[in-house]
Amino acid sequence: MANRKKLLVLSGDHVGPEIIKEAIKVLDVVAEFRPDIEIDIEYGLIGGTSLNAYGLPISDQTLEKAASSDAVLLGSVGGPEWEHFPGHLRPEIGILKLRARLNAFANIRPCRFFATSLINRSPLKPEIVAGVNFIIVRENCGGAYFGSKDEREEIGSDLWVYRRAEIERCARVSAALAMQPSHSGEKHIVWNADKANVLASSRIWRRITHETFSREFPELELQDQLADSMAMLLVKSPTKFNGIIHTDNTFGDILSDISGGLIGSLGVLPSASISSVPGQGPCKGIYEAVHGSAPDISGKGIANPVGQILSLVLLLRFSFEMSDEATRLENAIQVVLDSSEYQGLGIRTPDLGGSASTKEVGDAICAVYRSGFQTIYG
Ligand SMILES: NC(=O)C1=CN([C@@H]2O[C@H](COP(=O)(O)OP(=O)(O)OC[C@H]3O[C@@H](n4cnc5c(N)ncnc54)[C@H](O)[C@@H]3O)[C@@H](O)[C@H]2O)C=CC1
Ligand SMILES: CC(C)CC(=O)C(=O)O
Ligand SMILES: [Mg+2]
Repeated sequence: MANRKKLLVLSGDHVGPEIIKEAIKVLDVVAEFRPDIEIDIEYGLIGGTSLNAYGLPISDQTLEKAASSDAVLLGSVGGPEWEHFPGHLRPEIGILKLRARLNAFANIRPCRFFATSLINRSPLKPEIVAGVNFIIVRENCGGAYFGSKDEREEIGSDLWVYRRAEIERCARVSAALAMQPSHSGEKHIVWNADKANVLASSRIWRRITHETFSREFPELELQDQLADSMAMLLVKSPTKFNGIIHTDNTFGDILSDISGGLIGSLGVLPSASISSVPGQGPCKGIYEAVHGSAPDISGKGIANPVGQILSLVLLLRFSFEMSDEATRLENAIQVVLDSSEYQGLGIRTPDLGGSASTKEVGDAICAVYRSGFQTIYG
C-alpha cells in the first residue's frame, strides 16, 4: 500500500503565492524519485485573500482541513490593502488561528549560511559572522500574541501570560534539538532569552525553564541572556550564541528577523512550527518562511524562494520523515546558491546581489536535485 501524506497548501498574499509556487514545483520533483509515497495536496486560502473571499482571515473549513493534514505549507500574509481592518480581522490573525488550531507550539528558526558564498552578503565583517549557526526555538502559541486584548480609541493592551505547561513543552523541544550533536560531536548550549529583569511572565519563563532542564536534561548547559542585550550581542559577536536560543513568542519573532540581517537577507530563512517534540515520530507542522509578504517587491517575480524551499526541507524532515530527501534538497539549494557560473554571483535573486528571478532559482534547484548535484552551469 502506498505511503500517503496529506499536505495543505495555503499560499497567502503578495510574495506568498510567488514563492509557494516554486516550493510546490520542487516538491513535485522530490516526489518523482519516491513513487512509493503518495502526496495528496489540497489548497486553501489564508490572510488577505481569505478576507476578500470569505470575510475571515481563515475559515473554519480551512482550519479543519489543516488539522486533518500531516503538514501545512504556508505562504506569508498581509499587506497595505488590509491594514485598516479591525484587529480581529487582520490577515495575520489567520496565522495565529492556524498555529492555535494545530497546537503548533514550537517555532523552529535556524540561522546559518545555507551556502558558503553567502557570507559575502552579510553586512557584518566575515571574521565576525563566519560560522554563525544557531536555532531559535520560539514559543508559538502563548505570550503577548495570544493574550486577551483590549483595543479602544485611546488605550490598547495585550495580556502577556505564560503558564507552566507552555514553558515546559517548549523547553523539551529546545532540549531535543540541543541533544542532536554538533559537527564537533558535542551537545549544543541552550541560551534562554527573556526579560526577567522587568516582566513577571519572563521570571516564570526563566524559573520553569531552569526547573525543566535540571530535572529532565541535567546534562545540557543552559545560560540566560536578557533579550535586549542578546539583540546587541547577536550583531556584535553572533557566534557566541551558536547552539539553541530558547525564547518566548515576542522575543523570538524579533530575534529571528535580526538573524535575517546577520546573514544578509530575510529571504533565505526557513521556519517550522511543530506540535510535538521532534525525534519521537512524525510531527504535525506548519512550514513558512520567516519573512512577511514583502508587498514592496511583490508582482515583480524577484522574491527569493529559498526561505520557503528550505521550509519545505524542514517539512520533509519533521512531518514526512523523508530525511534523505531533505538532505538532498538542502544540498541542491546550496549548490545553486554557490554556483559561480551565473554572472559570477550564483543563481540568486536581487536581495542576494543576483539578477535571477524567483522562477529561475526554483528551476535551478529542481535541475540540481534531479541531476544529483552536478553544478548545472559547471
Ligand atoms: N508570517 C507572515 O505571514 C508574516 C507576515 N508579515 C506581514 O507582511 C507584511 C510586510 O511586512 P514587513 O514588515 O515589510 O516585512 P517583510 O518580511 O515582508 O519584508 C521586510 C523586507 O524584507 C524583504 N523581503 C522579505 N522577504 C523577501 C524575499 N523572499 N525575497 C526578497 N526580499 C524579501 C522585503 O522586500 C522588505 O524589504 C505586513 O503586512 C506584515 O504584517 C510579517 C511577518 C511575518
Ligand atoms: C503572526 C505573524 C505575522 C507574526 C510574525 O511576524 C512571525 O511569526 O514571524
Ligand atoms: Mg516575524
